[in-house]
Amino acid sequence: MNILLLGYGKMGKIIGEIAESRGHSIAGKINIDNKEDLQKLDPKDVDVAIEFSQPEAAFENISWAINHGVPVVVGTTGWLDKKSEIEKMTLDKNGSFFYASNFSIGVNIFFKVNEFLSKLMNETTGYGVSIEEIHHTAKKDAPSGTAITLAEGIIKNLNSKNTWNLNGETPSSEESVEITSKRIDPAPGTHIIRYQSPIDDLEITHTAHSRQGFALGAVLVAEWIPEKKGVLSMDDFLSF
Ligand SMILES: NC(=O)c1ccc[n+]([C@@H]2O[C@H](COP(=O)([O-])OP(=O)(O)OC[C@H]3O[C@@H](n4cnc5c(N)ncnc54)[C@H](O)[C@@H]3O)[C@@H](O)[C@H]2O)c1
Ligand SMILES: O=C(O)C1=N[C@H](C(=O)O)CCC1
Repeated sequence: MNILLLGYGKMGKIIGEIAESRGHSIAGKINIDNKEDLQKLDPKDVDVAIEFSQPEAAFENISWAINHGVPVVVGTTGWLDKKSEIEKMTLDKNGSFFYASNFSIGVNIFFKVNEFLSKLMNETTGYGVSIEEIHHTAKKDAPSGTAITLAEGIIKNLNSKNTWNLNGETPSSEESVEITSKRIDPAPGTHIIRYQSPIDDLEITHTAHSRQGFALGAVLVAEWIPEKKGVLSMDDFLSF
């Protein structure tokens, strides 16, 4: 396949290496300093675009792909206020748009464990729940997209919670899941869910040791997406 890399930073480079090692060609590498090149590209030369750029750039890049009939796999976080607009555009144009806050298979298992655990916690009282995420200091957004997905998983399943808050900011209330974001190098991504009570604590953790798992997941989805249409997610891709 010919894969266009929208964003060629830490993630784009690893994705490019993995894609080439799996026999794919790179149709283009778009970064902040050559972003005009995107308008010169012939979309017919692109089978799929993989978008790992920056929160401010994601909407324009994804729109380009959808408007030119190119399936797009998106890992950029911190732009979700515009996601519903992209979803509408996808449906209007009969396009293919895939977003995941985290492409690692391990994290997607962790998402399911988080949902199961929060369901179980309805059976008892006295526990507070919180999320801690730790990433490298170059990360532009907080909380991480993964922490937001984890909070949404808790809110969906734990009857006592209906919102989340970051680092003690409002809305902080009994109904809110507290998220703490820490920026410490070189952390590629650590997420901890804690249920704490005066009697005992329960804790589950996912620790990424490198960016390899995120990048491989994105390439696997790019190999899968060409046959698919619509607004897609890890629930469509994974069989669990
Ligand atoms: N979903 C996941 O599994 C996952 C995993 C890791 C990182 N991420 C996210 O992916 C994004 C990129 O992460 P990174 O570590 O590679 O960041 P990075 O800062 O290393 O790279 C981002 C790149 O985007 C480029 N860029 C800026 N404006 C652009 C534009 N208009 N068009 C194209 N490229 C542009 C920059 O030049 C830079 O090279 C972040 O939002 C991060 O949170 C997601
Ligand atoms: O390095 C990053 O930035 C990461 N971003 C994603 C997030 O915000 O959850 C996934 C983990 C790494």
